[in-house]
Amino acid sequence: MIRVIVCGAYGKMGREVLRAVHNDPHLSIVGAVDINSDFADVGDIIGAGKTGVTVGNDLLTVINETKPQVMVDFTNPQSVLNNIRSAIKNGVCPVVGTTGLTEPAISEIRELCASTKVNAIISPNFSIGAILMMKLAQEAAKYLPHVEIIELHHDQKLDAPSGTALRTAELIAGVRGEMQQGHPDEKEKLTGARGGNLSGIRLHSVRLPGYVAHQEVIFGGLGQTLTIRHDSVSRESFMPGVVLACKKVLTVDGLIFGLEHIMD
Ligand SMILES: NC(=O)C1=CN([C@@H]2O[C@H](COP(=O)(O)OP(=O)(O)OC[C@H]3O[C@@H](n4cnc5c(N)ncnc54)[C@H](OP(=O)(O)O)[C@@H]3O)[C@@H](O)[C@H]2O)C=CC1
Ligand SMILES: O=C(O)C1=N[C@H](C(=O)O)C[C@H](O)C1
Repeated sequence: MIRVIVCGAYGKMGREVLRAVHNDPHLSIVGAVDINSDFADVGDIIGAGKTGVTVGNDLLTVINETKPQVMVDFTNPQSVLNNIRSAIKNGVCPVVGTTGLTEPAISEIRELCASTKVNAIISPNFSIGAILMMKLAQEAAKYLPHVEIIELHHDQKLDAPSGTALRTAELIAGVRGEMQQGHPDEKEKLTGARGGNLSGIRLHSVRLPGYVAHQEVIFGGLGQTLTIRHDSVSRESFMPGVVLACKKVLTVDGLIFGLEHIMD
């Protein structure tokens, strides 16, 4: 059994991860952390009866008391880097879905993993369909370099654009390079109307109740468009990826960025 703690346990993803880890025969929930902890029993949160594992409010205390091998983090961009540092420095392998980590932060984590020999897996998206969407988009961009991204999420999401949209744009830019799209003299009559700009790729963020996590990658060519769309209609979509990462993180080499690298 791999000993797992969940950081952000009361969150939308944290609750789902508690359930998925609890239900997996090879993983064991030994601890949980949330900033607003009321020290509830994890079993009460997921409707599984008493487990004897409670939600603490301090990561280092939970690590010291529960001796985990893996920390799953679904918190927020402000907290995630410190959580990762605390885990690695205490020999605990992070599995991270929280978005918003900057390039310098990722470099720091890579170096920390190398110097401590503690592994980590970070993925902006843990659903297989989103990983395929990104792979297919990279392929399509070789032939149809004009592309824009529309991501649609629930209205409680803190970051825009989504980590998935940013990653998709970076992967496409890696294939087709920097490129000016649209009319060179176009003018925004309303600030933001053309969306964010990454290497010339426009990213548009929709936030509405009713959505979970969705993305369209739209390619335009002569007399045609191609749309690659992925829909997470439930947060269960991320769980096979998270569970896989919890099992693989102990034996990968250093920091792995992207679920695609452990999916074979
Ligand atoms: N990689 C992937 O596949 C996916 C990634 N995500 C990402 O995961 C993150 C979380 O998403 P979601 O679950 O919807 O967000 P939520 O806001 O629902 O959950 C985050 C939880 O973490 C708590 N929290 C905040 N700071 C800390 C801290 N320092 N220690 C412990 N707990 C803390 C929050 O408390 P409080 O509310 O009081 O701040 C909240 O309970 C986001 O960055 C999102 O983009 C989401 C889905 C899939
Ligand atoms: O906040 C979310 O919900 C999600 N966040 C991740 C992101 O920013 O890409 C993954 C998924 O889109 C759901």
